[in-house]
Amino acid sequence: MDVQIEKLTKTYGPQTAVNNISFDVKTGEVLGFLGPNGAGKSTTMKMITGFIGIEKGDIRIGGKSVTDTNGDFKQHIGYLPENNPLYLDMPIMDYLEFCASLQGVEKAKINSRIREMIGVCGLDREKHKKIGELSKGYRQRVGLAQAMIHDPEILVLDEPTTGLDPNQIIEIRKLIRDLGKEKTVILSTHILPEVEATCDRILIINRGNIVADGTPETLRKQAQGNEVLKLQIEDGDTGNILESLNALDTVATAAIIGQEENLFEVQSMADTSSRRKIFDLCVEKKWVLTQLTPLETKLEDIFRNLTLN
Ligand SMILES: Nc1ncnc2c1ncn2[C@@H]1O[C@H](COP(=O)(O)OP(=O)(O)OP(=O)(O)O)[C@@H](O)[C@H]1O
Repeated sequence: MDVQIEKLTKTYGPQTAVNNISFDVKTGEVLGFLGPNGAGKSTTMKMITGFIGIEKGDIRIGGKSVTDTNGDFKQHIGYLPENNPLYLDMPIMDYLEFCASLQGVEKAKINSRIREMIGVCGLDREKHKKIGELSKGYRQRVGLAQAMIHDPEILVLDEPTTGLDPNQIIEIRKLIRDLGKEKTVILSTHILPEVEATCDRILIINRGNIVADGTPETLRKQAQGNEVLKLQIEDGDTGNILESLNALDTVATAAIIGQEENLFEVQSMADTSSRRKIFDLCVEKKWVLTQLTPLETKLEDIFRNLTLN
């Protein structure tokens, strides 16, 4: 089920938390929502899930404006809110049963759904405890279980892996990827490797504005511009190698970055690649090319450049 966000705005007093943003998320897509603290991620997620009202703009769920649906759209959405508010006095099983009936799961299916979620979220060992007796990571697992209990078509997860141990992080990321094949998933996170591990697409938001939208690969390409290669060439004189590299017609600059190990960094001219020419040069000169690595701009650098203002 597709989600379309159209010119969405939310202000708190004099502050614009979300500023006229538009984007679509399609079925079978996992969208990672990134941004520094206070950027507007949770506010946007709260509007998508109907947790807070829309001030300006519109949200379409499966093509229908949420303002036309009397709140019916909420049955299609599973939501893990930030801070994961839970009823601490309730036993896990009762809480999940309560969530399932609130979400309209058929009575006959409630027990099997609960069992499934207990398994998927790794809650088996703790399932007879009250929520208030659980550690932080287990409370997060209960939050995830309640978000998925009604098998919604759209999942909105605000920092889903917060507080989880490394084993569970890997399992939950895999689960999100699997769910994302058939469902529409929007997740926010501050963990950049998480985005690469789980998301098809990244949206970076800063001060309420979208500052980047694309796959990790496209964002890298946009930020990177020209090809940059790290080389190690053995069996040749460092000065000679540098001169020959600089003489290649695709090379903009070549520099020595490790004199003793014969390490070089080569930047190519715009829209060209020097890889093949470097390889041919080494063959011609009988030099041994022991390393040729494209240097990618890190997602961290892209994020910092776009959000440091
Ligand atoms: N109920 C509220 N009343 C007043 N201001 C609010 C309210 N909720 C959010 N804000 C403000 O709106 C801005 C966006 O907040 P939001 O929680 O959406 O950010 P976020 O991107 O989720 O941040 P974080 O990564 O820290 O969770 C912040 O400046 C915040 O202080």
